Amino acid sequence: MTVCYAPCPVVFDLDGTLIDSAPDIHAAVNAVLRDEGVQPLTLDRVRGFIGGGVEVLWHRIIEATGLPQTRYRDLLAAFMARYRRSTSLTRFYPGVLDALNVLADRGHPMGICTNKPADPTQAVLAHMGIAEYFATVVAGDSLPQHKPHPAPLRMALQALGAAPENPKAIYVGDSEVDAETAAAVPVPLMLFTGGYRHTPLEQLPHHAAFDDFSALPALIEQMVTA
Ligand SMILES: O=C(O)COP(=O)(O)O
Ligand SMILES: [Mg+2]
Repeated sequence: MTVCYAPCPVVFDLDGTLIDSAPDIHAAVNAVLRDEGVQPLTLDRVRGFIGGGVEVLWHRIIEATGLPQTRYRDLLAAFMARYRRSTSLTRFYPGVLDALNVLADRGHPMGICTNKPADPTQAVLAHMGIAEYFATVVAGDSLPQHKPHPAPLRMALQALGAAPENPKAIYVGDSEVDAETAAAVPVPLMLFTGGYRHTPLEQLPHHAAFDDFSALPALIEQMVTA
């Protein structure tokens, strides 16, 4: 029996959603801190700072370490110099590759909307071998605004043909920033619960939640056919 699937644009967040990149970000942060003669931060601490992009990350690190505000630009530049090479500790969450293959086979156009800057985003997508799955990639520095501003996600959805003729579309993300962004667009959010979220699930607006990527294709088909 052949099943026909209505194509539905699906945009994914990256860090904490498709990939667990916190160990690489943590290592790059601590390499910069080491050069400053500052004690390393734990993985849990750095993971908790991810989600708002590199500027937010470094404002939080400066606050946590007591480094002077005046060092912000230099610290960010030192981090960025390492960030694009920070891919060796990054892993897929279980089932991600299978889910991407199922969705691609069903003809759903896919994209990325991340707060990670474009350079390390392209580097990690290539390293993980998944760049070809995504027809559009909107990164943290692709536009003047970044998430939770709705503009980057609107741009990604539009590039996949989501608006206005095809109102059905989905954003898949892991964090408070993703929930706020999806609500602002607005577009239904499928929330991956295994990422870098701090807030209890019931306090974050979402269309559906899942803890294993093997569940995602069926959730998407349910939404598309509803
Ligand atoms: O780099 C970050 O802070 C977050 O990246 P994300 O938007 O892919 O979660
Ligand atoms: Mg994320």
